[in-house]
Amino acid sequence: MCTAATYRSQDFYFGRTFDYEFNYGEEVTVTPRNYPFPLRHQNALTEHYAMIGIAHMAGDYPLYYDAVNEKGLGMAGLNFPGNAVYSKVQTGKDNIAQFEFIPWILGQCANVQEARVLLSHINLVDTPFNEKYPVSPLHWILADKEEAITIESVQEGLKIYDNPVGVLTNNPPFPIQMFRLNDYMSLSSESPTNRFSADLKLKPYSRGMGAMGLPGDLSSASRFVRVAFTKMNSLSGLSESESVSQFFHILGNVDQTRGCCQLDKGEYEITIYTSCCNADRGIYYYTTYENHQITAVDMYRENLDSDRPVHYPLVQGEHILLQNAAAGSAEENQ
Ligand SMILES: C[C@H](CCC(=O)NCCS(=O)(=O)O)[C@H]1CC[C@H]2[C@@H]3CC[C@@H]4C[C@H](O)CC[C@]4(C)[C@H]3C[C@H](O)[C@]12C
Repeated sequence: MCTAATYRSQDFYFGRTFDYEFNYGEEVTVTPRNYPFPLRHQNALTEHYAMIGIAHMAGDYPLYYDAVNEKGLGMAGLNFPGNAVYSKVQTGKDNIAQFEFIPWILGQCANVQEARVLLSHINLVDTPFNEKYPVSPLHWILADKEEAITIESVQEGLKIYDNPVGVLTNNPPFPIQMFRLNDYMSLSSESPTNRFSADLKLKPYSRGMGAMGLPGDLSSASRFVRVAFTKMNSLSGLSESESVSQFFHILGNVDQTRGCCQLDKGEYEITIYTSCCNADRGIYYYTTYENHQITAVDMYRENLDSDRPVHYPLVQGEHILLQNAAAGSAEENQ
C-alpha cells in the first residue's frame, strides 16, 4: 500500500509513503536535462526538464516511483493490482511503456494542463523493462500547485480524473474512493453537538470527537479517507520548516507499523520511506522506517545540464540526539 498527497502553503509540496514488504534498493535520484531517456517505442527523450525523486537504478537507467520536475510538476506511481490494464502498441499514438510514464510526462510538461495534451494521445503499453522487472500494475497522481489529476489505465482504456483532494492510495478505482467520501461528510474537526436525539442528554466527553468514525485501519480505502480528512483540515505556518513538518504529520496518519499488516508467508508491510518534495525549490525531503530524522537532497546543488543521473542511497538508522551527553554539550549518536 502507499499513499500520496499534495500540500500547499507558501510553496507547493508533493510526497508519498512507500509501503511494502521489501525494498528494491531505491535511491533519491536527480536526472539532469541532458540524460538521454531511451524509449522503447519512440525516439529517445534527449533534452528534457530535470527531475528529482526516488528511483531504482537499473544500471544507469532510473526507474522512478515518484518525482518532481524543475517546473514544479509532481507524479507518483502507486500499486493498482487487479485493475491496471496496459495496451499493445498502436499506430498513431505515443506508445509509452508503463515504466517510462513518469519521465515522459515530467520530462516534457511544465504543469498539469500541458500534461493533459500529451495524455490525449498516449497509449500506455505493457512492454516490461526486462524479465527481472516485469510490468507493475500502477495508477498515478499528477499534480502542480493549481490542480491534481489521477490517471488509471484500465480495461475500458485510459481514464483521467480530476483529483480535488490531491490524495491517492491503492484500490479500489479512484471514482469509488471519491464517492466514499460522501459517507464521511458529517465528520468535523469541531466538537459535535447532539443531533442523535433531543430526548437524550448526549455530550462530548473528550476532545476530537467531531471526527469519530474516521476509519483507522490500514486498508487503502480507509487510508484515503483518513488522509483526505487530515489534509483538508490541516493548518500550518507558511515557512519551509513548518510546512515540511506539517506534511510529514499528514502522511504520519497512514504510517504502517511493522506487525500490523500481515501478508502471506509471515511477511509484513511497513512504511519503507515517506517523502515530501518542495516542488518549487526542488528539495526532496524523506524519512525511512528506521530514520525519523528528515534528510534532504537539493536538486539545484547538482549540475542540471549534465547527462548523468546522480543518486543517493537512503540514509538509514535512527539519529538520536543525546541531550545530556556531556555537561554543556549535546551530541548526536547513532
Ligand atoms: C511495489 C510498489 C508499490 C507499493 C505499493 O503500492 N504496495 C502496496 C501493495 S497493495 O496495493 O496494497 O496490494 C511499486 C511502486 C513503483 C514501482 C516501481 C516503478 C518502476 C519500475 C517499473 C518496472 O516495470 C518494474 C520495477 C519498478 C522498479 C517498479 C517496482 C514496484 O512495482 C514499485 C516499486
